[in-house]
Amino acid sequence: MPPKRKAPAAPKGPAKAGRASALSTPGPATPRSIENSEGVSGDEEVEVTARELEMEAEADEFVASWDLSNERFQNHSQNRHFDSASTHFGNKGQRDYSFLRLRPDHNNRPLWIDSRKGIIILEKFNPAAAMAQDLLIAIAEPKSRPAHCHEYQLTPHSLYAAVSVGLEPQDIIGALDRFLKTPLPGSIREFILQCTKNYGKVKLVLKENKYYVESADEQVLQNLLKDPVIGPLRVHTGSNAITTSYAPTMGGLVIPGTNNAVGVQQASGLQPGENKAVEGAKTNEADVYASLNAEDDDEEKATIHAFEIPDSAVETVQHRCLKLDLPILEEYDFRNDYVNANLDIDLRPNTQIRPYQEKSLSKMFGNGRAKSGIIVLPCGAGKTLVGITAACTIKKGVIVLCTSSMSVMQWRNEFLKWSNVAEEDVAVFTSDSKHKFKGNTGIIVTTYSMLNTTTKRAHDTQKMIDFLSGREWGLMLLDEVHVVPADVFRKVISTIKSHSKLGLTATLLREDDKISHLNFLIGPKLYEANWMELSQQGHIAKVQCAEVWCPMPSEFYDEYITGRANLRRTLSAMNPRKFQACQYLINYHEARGDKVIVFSDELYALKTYSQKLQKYCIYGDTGQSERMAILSNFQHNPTVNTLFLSKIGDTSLDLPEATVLIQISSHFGSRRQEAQRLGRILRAKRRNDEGFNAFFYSLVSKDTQEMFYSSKRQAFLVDQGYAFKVITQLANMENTPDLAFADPSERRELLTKILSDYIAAGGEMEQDKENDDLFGKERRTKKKKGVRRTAGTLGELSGGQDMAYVEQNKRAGQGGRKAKPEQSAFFKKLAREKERKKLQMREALQ
Ligand SMILES: Nc1ncnc2c1ncn2[C@@H]1O[C@H](COP(=O)(O)OP(=O)(O)OP(=O)(O)O)[C@@H](O)[C@H]1O
Repeated sequence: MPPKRKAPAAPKGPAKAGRASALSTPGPATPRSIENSEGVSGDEEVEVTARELEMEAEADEFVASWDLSNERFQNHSQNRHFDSASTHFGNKGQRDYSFLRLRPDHNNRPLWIDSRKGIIILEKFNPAAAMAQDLLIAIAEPKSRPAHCHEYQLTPHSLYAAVSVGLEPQDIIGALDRFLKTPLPGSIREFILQCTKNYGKVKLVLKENKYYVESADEQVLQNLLKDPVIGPLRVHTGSNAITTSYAPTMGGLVIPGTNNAVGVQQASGLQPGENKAVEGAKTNEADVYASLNAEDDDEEKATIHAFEIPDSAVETVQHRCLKLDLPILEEYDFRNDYVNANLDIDLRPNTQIRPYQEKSLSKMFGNGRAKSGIIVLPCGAGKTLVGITAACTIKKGVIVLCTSSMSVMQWRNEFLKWSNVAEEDVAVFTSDSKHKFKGNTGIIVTTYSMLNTTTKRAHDTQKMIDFLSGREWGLMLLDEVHVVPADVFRKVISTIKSHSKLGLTATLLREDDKISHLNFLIGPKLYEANWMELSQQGHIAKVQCAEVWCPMPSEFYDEYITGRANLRRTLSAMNPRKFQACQYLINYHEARGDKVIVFSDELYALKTYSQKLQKYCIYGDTGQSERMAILSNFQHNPTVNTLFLSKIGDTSLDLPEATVLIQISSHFGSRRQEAQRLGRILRAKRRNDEGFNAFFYSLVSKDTQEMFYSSKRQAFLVDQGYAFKVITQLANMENTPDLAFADPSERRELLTKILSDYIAAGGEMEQDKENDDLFGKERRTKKKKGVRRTAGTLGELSGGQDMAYVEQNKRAGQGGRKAKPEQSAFFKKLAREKERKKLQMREALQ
């Protein structure tokens, strides 16, 4: 039975006072994830299997990383009491949480905690939920945020991020304890203290172009100075004192586009008149609010101790501090940087940034300095403006790194649109354009690949890179930060010297294990917005998601069962019932006045569908001017309402007219691709129209691998609170006029054509060579036949292969073409074998 996704049912109300027995706590009182992650069978488990395996692994890691586990389990077993129900929860009662005592006023408190895994469940319907949510976003990783219950996890990284935005361990413990329905378990308290003990203790600050290692704790610095590596690196400035060599500038900073000094509202999330929770919890919440916001004041009063280190020693000190378990946080005191030229840039007077954009920036500038880190906002929520506002706050040289030449142009245009920066101060560095800005400082927008070329560079490219690496930048903006491999970052970061780094992304997820690298290479996650909240507030569109099951006619299914993987993919996409569903949905939505984008990774299907339905289509080989013309028609011509797109439109495509998305073929189980494709309709212009909904249909051939991948792909969006409805039958589809492949003979004809095209293509249907750079330089216009071999990983199969990897593979392929090695006897034999099989198939068909 294929997985079926839906949002959890509405809670039946909080548990009664007393023991938190799993039996006595219906709905949210029995956290779904806790039960499931431990193997409770049934429908629920089937629904979230992939997610749960992931959580299980994380939980194991969490427990494994914990050296207090023995004590924890001892406490647990001492306090545990078994009753007749305990045995129902298996594993010697380890799933029985009844040993946690509920507080008498637990109804007023919105949080449950799993003392063994650090998983926190938030009751979204609780009056105090908004306050608790702000705390959780600051201290824990959001795992799943459907409508009624949210799931977070405490991890060392999330606690690191909490400390980096100024929270003290005792603030975290105190606030968490106040929101919990049960007293804070000792194990969690220990874990928080353990993880936060050293984070944020040491900072690296650049002031008046000198690097200082800074700490509020004198003893920590004294210990560092005794270290055989760091000690000798200290720059002696006459006296040996390490007490305040300067007064840090705090507070009073106003982020452009807002009326507030940063930090004033940063952790509150409170809107005027918003319900401040139930009576009983009021005082406590006020304290929490105060403690979350008190960071600026506290820091202002603290005495800062610092010693200077030379520029050349920065990396050594960073590395050594990490080894000493004292990760060093990077902060840029830009208001006291008198060495680097100021950039004349401000937001245009009519620009008003949105509350969540302000909130994310207040995390970055919370203490009047720029902290490096990552901001996560949904697709279409305005990450570009967040980056631009950060640049307008720092007002120093900015370097922006994007994933494609299209994004480069978009970033430049957005800088000019939202800010008053002079046109000549924003330069672009791509393979086509290598301009510098005119003045002392400015903005350079470029791509990761421009800075990461390993082959010999052209003279002007090398000159430009020398220019970029020869100066200090105030801010490095890293767009789509999740797609870039760690080694590319290392290369970029070591080439370009920048005082602060801001990573921007919508989907901080990778199917490989590299996501944690970003924390150390860029900085902690500073803020992550909630997709559902933004859509309820009208900042992004509300979307109805549906998975449409399309049965395969038996003759297609016979071929599917016996066919090889490539043929199966093509047959799944070319399933005539899927074609009919697509035709029906296009007709239906065009008649409603919608504009429809149809996505297909399978190029053969893309071309066949668009030709048969007589719609425009854009893929890698479509010429630049043709692309622009088609897109312009789609936007402005009322007769062009549907556009077929290959994966090149996954990102970088800003078409606010599009309101419906149909996906006929996709990249295996890539959660990122699913979210990015959804992002194309989240920015729908009509999103604030009364009762407006955008539609996202994923057409899936029934009983094929597409069904497995489909549920995997949806996992991220389901965690953001999207519900995928399964449609097994489209009402009245048979009545569609001119429904394609309605006749069995037409379907047989289609199958014969697919099979013969497949054989003619040597068992390898043509793939779109270009990735998601819709407007990039025209590349590979020649049709390339044959198999392209690249190193494969498990991550690729599960969607982990990203654009940056593909670019690398492409280069590897190009390198191979230059010096084509002579074919060995083995490959000659393989080719002969292949030829023989082809002939056999042809004969079988005749
Ligand atoms: N504060 C704001 N006021 C008005 N419009 C805004 C604001 N912030 C963003 N927008 C608009 O929202 C749209 C989406 O912004 P943007 O392209 O930066 O999104 P994004 O988060 O980068 O999306 P993606 O991840 O899909 O690239 C743009 O048209 C932008 O002009």
